[in-house]
Amino acid sequence: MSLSNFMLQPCIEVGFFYLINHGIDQKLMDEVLALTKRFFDLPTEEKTKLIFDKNHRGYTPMAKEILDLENSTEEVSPGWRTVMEKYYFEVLKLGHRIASLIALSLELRPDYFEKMFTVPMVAMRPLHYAEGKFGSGAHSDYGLLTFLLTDDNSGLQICKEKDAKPQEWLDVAQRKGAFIVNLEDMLERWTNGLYRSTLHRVVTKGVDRYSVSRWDND
Ligand SMILES: O=C(O)CCC(=O)C(=O)O
Ligand SMILES: [Fe+2]
Repeated sequence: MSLSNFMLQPCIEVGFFYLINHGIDQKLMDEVLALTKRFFDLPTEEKTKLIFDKNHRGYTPMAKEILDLENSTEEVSPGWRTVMEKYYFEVLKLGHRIASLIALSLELRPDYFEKMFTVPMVAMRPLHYAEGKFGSGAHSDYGLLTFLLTDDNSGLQICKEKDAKPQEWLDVAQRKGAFIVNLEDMLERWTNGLYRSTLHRVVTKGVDRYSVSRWDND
């Protein structure tokens, strides 16, 4: 079975899949998570120097928006820009490859979605869920694809049938080295609901948890 056929079932049934053998170095993934943790461990006044700007880029104290790759954070977190930018561009490349597999799985040309990427809007979000305090409420993501890198702590849950009563929430186990990829609302619309953008949330489990999500909101 070809890789693109292999993707069909998870895309239709759940909208989430693990991505392994993706070619991104484990060392780089580990560095990204370590820098994320190091950043969030900084005193609040250091992080507040990078408070989010009008484009919602920068540090957000309470679970709102994103950290900025444009504003250098080199002085507060050594190696930040080099590692994060490398990671950003590698995952960007991966995003194009997965988008072309998705096109193939829909029996479209592999470059079918490329014309939609002329003005990409991509957000990379290092996230910190604090012990016993903050999770993320139920939501689906609104763009195209998310690539999620998490530390060893689980917490992500998905709900395959959002209208079911009661809702059933399934834990998504973390797999070392794998990305958790999920399809977003725009892709659900582009496929007339064939592919799923699944409701998900993060529950806190009494430990700090760090993850880095990267959205293609093209
Ligand atoms: O941190 C996670 O496991 C999920 C993050 C997420 O849902 C998001 O960034 O949209
Ligand atoms: Fe999400």
